[in-house]
Amino acid sequence: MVKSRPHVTLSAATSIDGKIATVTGDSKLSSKQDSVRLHKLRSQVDAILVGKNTVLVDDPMLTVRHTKGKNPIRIILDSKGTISKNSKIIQTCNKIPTIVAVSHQISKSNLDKLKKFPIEIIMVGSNSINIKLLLKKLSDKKIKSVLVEGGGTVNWEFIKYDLFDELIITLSPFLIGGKNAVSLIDGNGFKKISNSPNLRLKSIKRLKNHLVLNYAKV
Ligand SMILES: NC(=O)C1=CN([C@@H]2O[C@H](COP(=O)(O)OP(=O)(O)OC[C@H]3O[C@@H](n4cnc5c(N)ncnc54)[C@H](OP(=O)(O)O)[C@@H]3O)[C@@H](O)[C@H]2O)C=CC1
Ligand SMILES: Nc1nc(O)c(N)c(N[C@@H]2O[C@H](COP(=O)(O)O)[C@@H](O)[C@H]2O)n1
Repeated sequence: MVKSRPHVTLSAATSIDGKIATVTGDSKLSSKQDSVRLHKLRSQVDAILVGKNTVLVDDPMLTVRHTKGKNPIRIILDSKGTISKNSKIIQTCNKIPTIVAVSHQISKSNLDKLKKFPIEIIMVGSNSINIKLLLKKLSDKKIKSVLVEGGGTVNWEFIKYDLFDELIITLSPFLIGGKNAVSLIDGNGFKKISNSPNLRLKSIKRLKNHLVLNYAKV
């Protein structure tokens, strides 16, 4: 029987005050050692998923470079299909399998533009992307594990709909502050602590001044 969704791990590096980027979008919080750890983790999953803003601000590669190993499939949540053709993701999509998830609100012209690239387009959801349905479709494609690498808006969606299994956070030795700086979890947030998922601390790894915290959902 095909599982209804892949194993989902949320991953991020935060400052001590829970920010994942400064107000200007500077997000380099991991150390070299932590990046090697992250890339090992990337090499062990079938797919990495990020939101549109992360692509816009970071212009990431989402590949395995700091260790040997296979590149996972890259998945971008981009309801309106606005990803830039100059982004590294699109520039390298002929070499690294890439999925752009869009919703039915995408315009015909944006859809036609996307179709020119060697990417897979998955349309799920009427307004925003229906993550539950997307995960079901990924499962049907034999994608068994997904590493969600942010940002704060996407993290909230996975937590709000209880669509994750694990959380791996690097607590980095920085204080960022700023009401408008992106937090690990943005969106509306829960109203009560009792609404929060219960988490069990599985391990703590110290990498000099960084702490890697691994939680499993109970
Ligand atoms: N330190 C770290 O570990 C990390 C830091 N970052 C930082 O986070 C920041 C970006 O985070 P943030 O601004 O919150 O944006 P996100 O990267 O979370 O992207 C959010 C956007 O994704 C699109 N989207 C489509 N479908 C969904 C859905 N179902 N749920 C949620 N989003 C959806 C939406 O745009 P649309 O409606 O147009 O589709 C939405 O506005 C950057 O500054 C980046 O540097 C990011 C990752 C890790
Ligand atoms: N774990 C972690 N630590 C940080 O310090 C980060 N800034 C991130 N960001 C995530 O990794 C993406 C960059 O990937 P590439 O190096 O370009 O392959 C970035 O877009 C975030 O998703 N993560």
